[in-house]
Amino acid sequence: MAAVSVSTRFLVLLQDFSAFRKISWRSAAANYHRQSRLLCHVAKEDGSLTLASLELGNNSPRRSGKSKAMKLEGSFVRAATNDRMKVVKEKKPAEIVSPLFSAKSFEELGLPDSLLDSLEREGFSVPTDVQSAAVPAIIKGHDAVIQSYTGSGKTLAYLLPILSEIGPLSGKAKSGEKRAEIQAMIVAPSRELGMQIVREVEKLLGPDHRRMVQQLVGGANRMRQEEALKKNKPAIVVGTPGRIAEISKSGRLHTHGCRFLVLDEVDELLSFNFREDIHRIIEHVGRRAGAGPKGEVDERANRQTILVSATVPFSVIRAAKSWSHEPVLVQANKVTPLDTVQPTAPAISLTPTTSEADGQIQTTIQSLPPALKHFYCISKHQHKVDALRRCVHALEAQSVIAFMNHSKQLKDVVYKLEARGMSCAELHGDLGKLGRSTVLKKFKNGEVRVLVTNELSARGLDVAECDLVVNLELPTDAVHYAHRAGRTGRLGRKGTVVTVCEESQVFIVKKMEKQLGLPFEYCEFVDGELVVTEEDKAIIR
Ligand SMILES: Nc1ncnc2c1ncn2[C@@H]1O[C@H](COP(=O)(O)OP(=O)(O)OP(=O)(O)O)[C@@H](O)[C@H]1O
Repeated sequence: MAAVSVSTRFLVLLQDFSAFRKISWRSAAANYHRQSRLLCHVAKEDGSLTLASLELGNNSPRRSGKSKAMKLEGSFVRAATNDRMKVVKEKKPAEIVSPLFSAKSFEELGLPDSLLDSLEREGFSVPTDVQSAAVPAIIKGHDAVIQSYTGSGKTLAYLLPILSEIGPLSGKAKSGEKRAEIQAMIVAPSRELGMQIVREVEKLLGPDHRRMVQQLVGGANRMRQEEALKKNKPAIVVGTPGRIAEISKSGRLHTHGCRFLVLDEVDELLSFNFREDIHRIIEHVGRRAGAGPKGEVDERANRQTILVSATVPFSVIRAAKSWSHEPVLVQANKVTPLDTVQPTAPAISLTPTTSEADGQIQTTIQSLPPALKHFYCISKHQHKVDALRRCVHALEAQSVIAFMNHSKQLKDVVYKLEARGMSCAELHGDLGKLGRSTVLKKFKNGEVRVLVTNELSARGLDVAECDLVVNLELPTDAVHYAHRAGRTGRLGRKGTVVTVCEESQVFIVKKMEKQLGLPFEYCEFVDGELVVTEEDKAIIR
């Protein structure tokens, strides 16, 4: 009897998942959270049912011995033949398979009532792990480095404590009070990510207070942005480093009184391309010239600095130590003072053991959503687009991001796919702002099935429905692989990553596989299905 009721609950849970796209997916996520707690509770009662037993845990494919059958779990069903495994895909929408929601509620995080109302209105019912760890730490006034895997909700992890301190939802602004200068600045490496963050802030602020946030991204009309700054006096600005630095130099951006500075995708922002602009931002935001007792420049910034990324190399830790005051490291559900992190700490090797690269690789492992499956296949250069097309059909993927390294080749791929009747579009930096946002909109609403793009889309892009990422060309390293891969499997959903490489590149794939500590299954596309074979045989053939 108990078994029947447990499986009935499990079916209800699955039905909720299948209806995921039709109803609000956020309320489904909350439902999932509640029901997974219920299932855990049931498990404790009869001692037999666990999330893992329901295949809701980490579904990473595991490799068995060379001659033995390889086992794939989750949405892939195996059907053995003599020397190869046939993998038949079940038709299901992207499901949440990996629990990443916290045991705490938003109420327990110390957020003001109006912000809680906003969260409820927007359908955010339960915080994710990283949110429940980061929010109280930042509200307490800590500077923070937030590191958690792609799609785990890092944006709200820093937005919620900011909105609980400044602006209309904080409950701290007195009516009729003259609005001060900008109080929070959020910097992101691309226009798309900047705009995405603006939309997240606008959603929480609601229609009456949308003007409290202003975007300062490149590619848009600068004069108009400057006018909006003057007219609306926003409390929060979100922008790209170049445009922020440009307006700051013109004297039209008053950020000396800024209380929060966020660098989202901080490891990218520390790269050579952005160095000068970021330096200016760090030097000006939240620092009042002449604030010292003798009129000298204030030594310590009067702001909270929050650095965020799925990949945190040692250079970020060094930067955090020099820019911040007693910073903490927030990882998933854990908060550690940055200074106390030991070189040999198993969770994250922040202090390089043999080389700085080690520290980077350690964090890369934690940057990947646990529910992702990783495959690779071999193709001659001239047949890669065909491999992509067959891969999309075999997995019946509905929302696909295909990555290449150079924007010039994207058009060619788009032509070839279109010629075969597949709806696709290219997205790269050479397109104008309008062109880029139109393509993204079409991809998000399902008009475009395959988005062919370059590194521009590897970071931050949040399309919940994306169920497949294909590397048509190899990423430069494991960190880039992780960010590309993270465009699928968002917020604990299922996702598949297929890397199409040439035979001479297999050793690079193997190296990334080793660095990431994850199995990449060798696969082929046969009779409209994804087939996993033993790679040694395939390569020798
Ligand atoms: N508590 C929550 N409940 C439901 N949905 C959430 C919650 N928190 C965030 N989300 C949604 O999850 C998605 C992923 O969040 P977000 O983009 O912040 O992830 P991320 O960790 O910053 O990823 P990346 O590293 O790729 O930038 C977004 O669509 C966001 O609105």
